Amino acid sequence: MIAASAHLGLQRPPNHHRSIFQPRRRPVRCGAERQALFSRIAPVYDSLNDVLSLGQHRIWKRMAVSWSGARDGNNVLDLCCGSGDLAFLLSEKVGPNGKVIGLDFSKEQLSVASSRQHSRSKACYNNIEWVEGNALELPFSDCYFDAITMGYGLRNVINFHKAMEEMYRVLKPSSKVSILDFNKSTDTFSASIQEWMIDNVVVPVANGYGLAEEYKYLKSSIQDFLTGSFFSLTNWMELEELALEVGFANSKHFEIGGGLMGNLVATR
Ligand SMILES: C/C(=C\Cc1cc(O)c2ccccc2c1O)CCC[C@H](C)CCC[C@H](C)CCCC(C)C
Ligand SMILES: C[S@@+](CC[C@H](N)C(=O)[O-])C[C@H]1O[C@@H](n2cnc3c(N)ncnc32)[C@H](O)[C@@H]1O
Repeated sequence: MIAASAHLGLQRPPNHHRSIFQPRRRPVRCGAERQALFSRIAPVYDSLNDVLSLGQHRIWKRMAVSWSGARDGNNVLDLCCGSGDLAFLLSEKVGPNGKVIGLDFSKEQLSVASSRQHSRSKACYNNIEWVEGNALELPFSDCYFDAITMGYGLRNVINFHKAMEEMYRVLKPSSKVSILDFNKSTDTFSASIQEWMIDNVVVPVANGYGLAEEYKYLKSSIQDFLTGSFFSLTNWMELEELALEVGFANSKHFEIGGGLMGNLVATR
């Protein structure tokens, strides 16, 4: 593991930057608190994802990797890699002639990723390198990667705009970023199903591991996130628009998993 010290023509109110990029309806955990949260859940994170999603998260992650356009021999980045699910899928896509970097700011998550890498026998996994670093200050030069994935990461960073800018900076022209996350639905029915699941399934299950507070954070983080593409009065900047704002040539948000999840694909 390597440690890194590392326009749209829409009318907006004058102070739009604060309200758009990080709505502040409730106290938001700072970066260090989030880092500690992800380190606490690291030992059970993978098993809980399998149980809570009934294995569906594996399908969503495959879709995200496929949308990234990563190909044989590519040099790719998995941001907020956690225990490495997307990095392992990317590794198979780019093969032994390619290179995968998995970056995360939680040592504990990276340590799970690294032990999973060593316990798997596939030779292609030798092409993965784990980097401890901050998604808001990437330790890579401009135009370095052929593709970027980010699974359940963007919603958890403290500055969505800065994270998108960094992804844009390190991507090569014509390359893609694929960002999988919970879908913040504009449909009140879908949003209430999602909230019901978190309150009545996710949190009670996590409570069995002493992690209720950590998983309650899911609900507030989705409320503070951006919708996919629908423009509403409460969210001036949505995901598709955010990507265009930082310079991506095009962006498209797809709802998946019955609308519970979303995937933003943006091309530089
Ligand atoms: C993939 C899942 C969770 C990832 C995850 C992301 C975060 O940001 C966290 C932050 C803090 C703590 C934990 C996490 C975290 O685990 C699991 C998602 C489970 C869904 C909430 C429930 C899915 C229910 C259904 C069984 C899926 C059915 C799909 C069907 C196609 C409609
Ligand atoms: C919900 S997990 C997702 C892990 C993995 N990508 C997956 O799909 O299973 C979110 C991850 O983002 C990482 N993270 C959050 N903010 C970060 C930041 N600013 N820089 C680097 N990693 C960050 C956390 O440490 C955590 O491992």
